[in-house]
Amino acid sequence: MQVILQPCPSRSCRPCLVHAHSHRFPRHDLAFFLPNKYSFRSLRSNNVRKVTVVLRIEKDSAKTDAPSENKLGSENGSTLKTMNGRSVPLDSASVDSFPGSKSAGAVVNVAQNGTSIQYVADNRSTTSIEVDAVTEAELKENGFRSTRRTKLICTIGPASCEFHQLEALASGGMNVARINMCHGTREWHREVIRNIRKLNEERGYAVAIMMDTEGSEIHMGDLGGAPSARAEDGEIWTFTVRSFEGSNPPDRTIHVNYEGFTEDVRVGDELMVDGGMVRFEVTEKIGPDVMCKCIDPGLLLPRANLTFWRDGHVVRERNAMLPTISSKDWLDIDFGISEKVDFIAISFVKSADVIKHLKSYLAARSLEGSIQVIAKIESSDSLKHLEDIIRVSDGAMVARGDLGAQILLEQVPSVQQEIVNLCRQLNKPVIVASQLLESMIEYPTPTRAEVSDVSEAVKQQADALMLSGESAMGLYPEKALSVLRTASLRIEKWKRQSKRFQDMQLFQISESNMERISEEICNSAAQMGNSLEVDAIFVYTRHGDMASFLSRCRPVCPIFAFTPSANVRRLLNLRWGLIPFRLDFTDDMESNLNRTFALLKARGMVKPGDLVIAVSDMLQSIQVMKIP
Ligand SMILES: Nc1ncnc2c1ncn2[C@@H]1O[C@H](COP(=O)(O)OP(=O)(O)O)[C@@H](O)[C@H]1O
Ligand SMILES: C=C(OP(=O)(O)O)C(=O)O
Ligand SMILES: [K+]
Ligand SMILES: [Mg+2]
Repeated sequence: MQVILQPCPSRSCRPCLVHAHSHRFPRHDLAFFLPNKYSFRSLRSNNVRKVTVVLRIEKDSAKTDAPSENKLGSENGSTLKTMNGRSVPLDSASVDSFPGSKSAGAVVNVAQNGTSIQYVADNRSTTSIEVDAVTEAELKENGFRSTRRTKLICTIGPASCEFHQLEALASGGMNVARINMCHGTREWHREVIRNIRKLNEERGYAVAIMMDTEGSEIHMGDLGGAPSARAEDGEIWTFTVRSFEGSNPPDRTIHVNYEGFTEDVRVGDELMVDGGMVRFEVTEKIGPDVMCKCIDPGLLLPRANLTFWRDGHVVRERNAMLPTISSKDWLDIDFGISEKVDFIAISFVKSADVIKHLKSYLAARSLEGSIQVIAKIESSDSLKHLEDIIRVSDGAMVARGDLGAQILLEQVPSVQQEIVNLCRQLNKPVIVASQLLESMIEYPTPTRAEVSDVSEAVKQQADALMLSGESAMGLYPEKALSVLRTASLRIEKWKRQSKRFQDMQLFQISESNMERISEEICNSAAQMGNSLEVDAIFVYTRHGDMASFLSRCRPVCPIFAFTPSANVRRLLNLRWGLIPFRLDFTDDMESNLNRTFALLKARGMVKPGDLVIAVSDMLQSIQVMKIP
């Protein structure tokens, strides 16, 4: 691999920052030049093995278009000019693999005598601290007050599945990647999961993986492989339960996956595709075929969802009897377990029982806690049992796409707010999903209304926002993510500056005494943090419980969550305001704190004088301290 170093073209970077380019990094990789050590540290490539460093030596401007290139080793006496004017002689060629390559904070030392380049890898088990490269860069550049609190999820599809596309999303702030088992083969999903794991291992990210089940609501077939089909006003289409077994269905014929469809539907019913993107009226039933007249023309997409409405209500008779987790879903869940996904999102949850069932299935495999179950609130049934469902789940998703097809559209915003508030009360992470930036599937800029919708979810302090088609199959996945990121940052900052953090009265949720102590410590720590205006709250957490209590309080400052578990670190990535670090710590808080301060100071992530509050689930205390 080749890395080209050049002074950072961005004025916002510190003088010691250089940008490294290479064919393996399609975009910029930040490298920190450490002038006193004549070394650089790549922020992204924690797992670089063989490196040939190519220097672009520039006179004094960072903007030279065609800088000269010197290959290390081939030309003795090359120098790297840092932006603060120092010249460093270099003439070594390559770097061998180094032990502990998984460690973050690998340092490439470029010896001043020009004879060697060597990696100095941090000792992972005892002295290293792992945080993702984007967060680290953000902390260094902007200080921790301005780190993003709202987490971002991208659905991965054909527009985002390649390694370099996933990497671009990770560096653009993707905290969780979602794979939707409605689409694609298991092999396809396996490849995506492996690419994300590779990204995490090689580049130091902690992108969590969420697998979303298909569920067994009614949907259309796959249009015989066509990407879409257009239905025009007045056209008669046939919806049928006949199977076409690999052959293409005739023109204007759509397969429906639900056996009971022809029996349940009645002449005069309204058939809604994708929550109303296209609408038909049922005109006639002939055996397995239902003839329908198009009354709202539009584009039909493969496997689009179908709902049918009668007298202003969605009809749920037999489809309510379909199992929430179908036999295909169970196979997908087994696949998710074997691929060690972090979250399983269950579509069309109707009651708490199905979540309990899945959780006991996971528990029997000793996976409870390490795979978290997210209940998707997207059916009118789920609203009737909302609190019960959320109580037994590890989190919830406001899945507005299907929800908007099952309840009146104008009810969706208030239902969203209620679910977000309820999840916060019950200390469960909540995701706002679907159509946040729908127009960006086709256009490079969002509509004003979409930005307002995103901002509203951020104001509600949802834990996470999710992209669907925008990142899965749209033309501008990275731009859409960047809109989410910048809009979140802007609204969060505005809310802090205008002190609009309305204090929701949180009721006590802990059941055991021990838990109650933790909850109270976190409530008090968050409150103290706000009134003392501390720079950050540090939490040392083995299972993430203390960290989630803190996140629930939505404090003004960010929360640094230190955990020895890589799995917990990924899970915490879904929670509002948490910056998860992987760190091995002991029961001795004094030494944990000193070590953390030293490690963070060395990496420029905190500075002496920063005021922090520290809590842990070992000491059950609150400490307020200035970083020495
Ligand atoms: N794994 C995949 N393979 C192919 N296409 C996908 C995949 N995931 C998502 N898509 C495309 O992106 C669109 C939006 O994704 P999503 O919202 O997750 O699905 P849906 O539209 O079925 O609810 C899908 O309709 C589909 O066209
Ligand atoms: C997120 C949703 O589910 P899916 O994309 O799987 O239909 C939704 O319906 O909003
Ligand atoms: K799904
Ligand atoms: Mg849905």
